[in-house]
Amino acid sequence: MQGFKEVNAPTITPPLSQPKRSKKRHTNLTLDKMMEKFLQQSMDTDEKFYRFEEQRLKIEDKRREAEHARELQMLQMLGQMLAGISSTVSQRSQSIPASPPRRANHRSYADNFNYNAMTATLSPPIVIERSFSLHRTHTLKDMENIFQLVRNVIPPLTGKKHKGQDGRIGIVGGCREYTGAPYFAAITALKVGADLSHVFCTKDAATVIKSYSPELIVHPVLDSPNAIHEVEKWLPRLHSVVIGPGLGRDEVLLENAKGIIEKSKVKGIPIIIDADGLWLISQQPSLIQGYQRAILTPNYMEFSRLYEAMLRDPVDSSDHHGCVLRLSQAMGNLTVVQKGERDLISDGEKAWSTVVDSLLYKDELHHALGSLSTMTLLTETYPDCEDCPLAGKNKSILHVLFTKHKEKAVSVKYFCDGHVLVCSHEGSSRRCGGQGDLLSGSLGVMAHWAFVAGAEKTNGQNPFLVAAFGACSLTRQSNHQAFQKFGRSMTASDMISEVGTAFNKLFET
Ligand SMILES: NC(=O)C1=CN([C@@H]2O[C@H](COP(=O)(O)OP(=O)(O)OC[C@H]3O[C@@H](n4cnc5c(N)ncnc54)[C@H](O)[C@@H]3O)[C@@H](O)[C@H]2O)[C@@H](O)CC1
Ligand SMILES: Nc1ncnc2c1ncn2[C@@H]1O[C@H](COP(=O)(O)OP(=O)(O)OP(=O)(O)O)[C@@H](O)[C@H]1O
Repeated sequence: MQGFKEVNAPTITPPLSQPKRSKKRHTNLTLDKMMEKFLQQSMDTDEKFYRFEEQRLKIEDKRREAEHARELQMLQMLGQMLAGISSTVSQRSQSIPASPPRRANHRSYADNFNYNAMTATLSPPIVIERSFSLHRTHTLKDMENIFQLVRNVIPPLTGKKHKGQDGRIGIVGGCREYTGAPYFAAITALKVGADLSHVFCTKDAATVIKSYSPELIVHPVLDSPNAIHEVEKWLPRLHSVVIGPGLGRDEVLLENAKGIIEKSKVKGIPIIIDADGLWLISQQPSLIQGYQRAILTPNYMEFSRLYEAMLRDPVDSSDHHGCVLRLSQAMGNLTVVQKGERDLISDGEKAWSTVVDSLLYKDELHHALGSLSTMTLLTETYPDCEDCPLAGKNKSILHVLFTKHKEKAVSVKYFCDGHVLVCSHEGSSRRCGGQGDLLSGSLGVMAHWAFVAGAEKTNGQNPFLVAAFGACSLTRQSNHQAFQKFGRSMTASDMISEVGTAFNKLFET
């Protein structure tokens, strides 16, 4: 697991165990010793945690490999069975007229088997439909379709616009400790194409952030007594707000962030919540629950915290898709982007399959599919997902629906409890801090673009899903390009330099 590399890295001998001491510090030996002891203990605890994490990850990797091998084996079995059926059926039904040609928009595991010979000879038809989410990863064509939706929402560059029209984004975060995170998010928003990028941070952080970049508008208000009001004044001029990069966990700052979220909700502004903003949400989920103009972008730790807070259960590491879906549903169908080796994106919506894959006889199909333990067979007709008695009850997102057509025929529909978009665009194995800030900054802009573009441009898809896919792929492409140049020494700043070319490569061609 690439994402854990920094956790697993061998512990560098900590300089803290042999601190350089000044003469003055010698005068206070007891305090010094206590400090050393305390630091040593805290390092030991850290080390234990990382060792435990490492073991846990190894076990998880092994389990995944075994699961994958089991699935492959089952599919091979299914293939063999269907090949057997195919030859029997062809012999039996030579006199039956050919069925009409089938659509084959999507590749599925079924494509590995030679259905064509048999489908040409069968009637009446048994139709297998399968869900988009059946894929472990999307096909190139599926990915291209989503990319096209992202392209659709990008506003054209014309000479007719005035400054600000293509996006005025606010970043709420930045304190004494963390000045990089809000900078990364805000500058990325500009590089993606926003016209103006505001940072609302503490007084301490403001001068530092300003010195990184004259392009950013920096408001040193987040720790002022009337912080909420100071930010509220700006809200009517903002198209979206990103809450959390470098916010920290100081109670006063979190309380102010809470007030800003509440004011933004009243104004209907799209809100992206990341980093310590997610910490706040895991303490008070009702703050954002049900506000469907919000997008949450948790990393592994943030996701676990939120999931446990909402579902009172640990994350089920054998069902990542299901977990993302359940968290989104529990939050009231907010868009959730779970960042990781593959970014999983969901708004908790239920989805049906639409693609016809093949035609088979009922009995043989029952027999063949019965060997796949992850599938559930229904023999009744259920017109839609809401009516299906299994929806929501089964932990697996995959079900199979049989619908009787005629005496010997059934249609078979695969469907899932919900729709999970997967962004597995190539990135790199480098996991330097700040990558998530690039994602939240670019999402701030894209959420605004997709939101104002309208349903026609997103083909009826939730605009925030389209925006999230766009921002994830852009972040990963920037990561990929920077890694090509700098390898292990790549940092978030190197990724920012790549945002422009990455954007062109993905969306302007
Ligand atoms: N230059 C900067 O100013 C930066 C500031 N940052 C800010 O730092 C603050 C704290 O963020 P953190 O992400 O450290 O806080 P968290 O408390 O969420 O993360 C805790 C720890 O979890 C570990 N972790 C992350 N992914 C993991 C995984 N997949 N498996 C196991 N462990 C994992 C991390 O190493 C981290 O030390 C936020 O405000 C954030 O915005 C970061 O954005 C990084 C850059
Ligand atoms: N293992 C991985 N392989 C490939 N890409 C990854 C991996 N983990 C994360 N990413 C990519 O990096 C981006 C940022 O995710 P990450 O988990 O680093 O966020 P984060 O921890 O919140 O970042 P930050 O350091 O800014 O707080 C994600 O959009 C994802 O595309």
